[in-house]
Amino acid sequence: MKNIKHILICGAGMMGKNIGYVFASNPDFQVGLYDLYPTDVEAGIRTNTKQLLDKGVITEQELSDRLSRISFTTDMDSDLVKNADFVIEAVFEDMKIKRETFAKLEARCRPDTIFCTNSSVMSPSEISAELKHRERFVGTHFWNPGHLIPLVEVVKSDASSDEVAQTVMEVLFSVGKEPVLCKKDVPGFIANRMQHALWREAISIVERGIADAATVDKAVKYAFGLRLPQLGPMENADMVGTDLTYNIHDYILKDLEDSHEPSPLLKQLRDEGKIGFKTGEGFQKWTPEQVAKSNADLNEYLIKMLYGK
Ligand SMILES: NC(=O)c1ccc[n+]([C@@H]2O[C@H](COP(=O)([O-])OP(=O)(O)OC[C@H]3O[C@@H](n4cnc5c(N)ncnc54)[C@H](O)[C@@H]3O)[C@@H](O)[C@H]2O)c1
Repeated sequence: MKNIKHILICGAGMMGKNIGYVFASNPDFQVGLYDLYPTDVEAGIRTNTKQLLDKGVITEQELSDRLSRISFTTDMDSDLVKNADFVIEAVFEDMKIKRETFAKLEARCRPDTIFCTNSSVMSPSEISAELKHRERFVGTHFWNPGHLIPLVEVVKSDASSDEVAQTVMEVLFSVGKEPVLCKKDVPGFIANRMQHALWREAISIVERGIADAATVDKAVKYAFGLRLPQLGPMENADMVGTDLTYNIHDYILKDLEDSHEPSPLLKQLRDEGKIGFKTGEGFQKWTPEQVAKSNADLNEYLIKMLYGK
């Protein structure tokens, strides 16, 4: 941790800019962003953090201070790359591009520079498979919006060292994140496995005609969704008792959705071009006003939950 000062974010898109903003919260860090294409990093960060500024979560001075610690380059041979102590890759979600990016980084960075990938779904073992120093590579899965959601899943590959994983956890903690260690490189890591187990059942409830989509969401929002930020499923199982949990599972699990394929309804919607907010219809119909409101309400809610503003 003490040797980490120069952070490099590779890929300055939506996630990269937000991750850069997060790292610049630590005054000990100098943050470089690298991208193939020129992009206005300051304008992007200012847009993404406007609500935080408007609500007084950060001041203009704090934002300017963070921005002053961030530099941008399109030059892979820049000192921002060569001097990096800690790299987070956030380029396109494409295995070939990610592997090529790390091969270029390995040719330019020190052998002990820590390498992290922000891939949402791709295996860190697979992304790092062709690197020489695989022990210094882990996944760091930030959640969108990256400047607000505290969780970062630190995912060990089949070759990551414990020491590197621990250092990455400490660095993330130092910039205000809540890192969790995923000890095995499995699809979906920790949180998406649970999230998509829930989505599979939710879609199945709609598909089986048990309830419509809006009702499914209401059942979540006004019941267990309310207590989830305070009470996770493992603590909840102990609270009600493992004996009761056993009895419930013994009765109900045989009826829950256990398909290993995406649902036919999901496929049908996709094939009909009903892909959700982007086309105005998915499981439900959406006007442009409803789409804008949903996006704005989410950030409002997160800021209230996290900062009380
Ligand atoms: N969008 C999300 O909700 C989300 C959440 C968590 C993780 N992620 C992951 O973060 C990564 C980035 O996602 P995003 O949503 O920011 O994408 P994005 O398209 O907004 O940004 C990707 C950036 O990478 C740049 N890029 C592409 N190829 C490059 C290369 N070879 N070298 C340097 N830069 C290159 C692009 O120019 C672009 O600016 C992906 O791996 C994605 O899975 C995304």
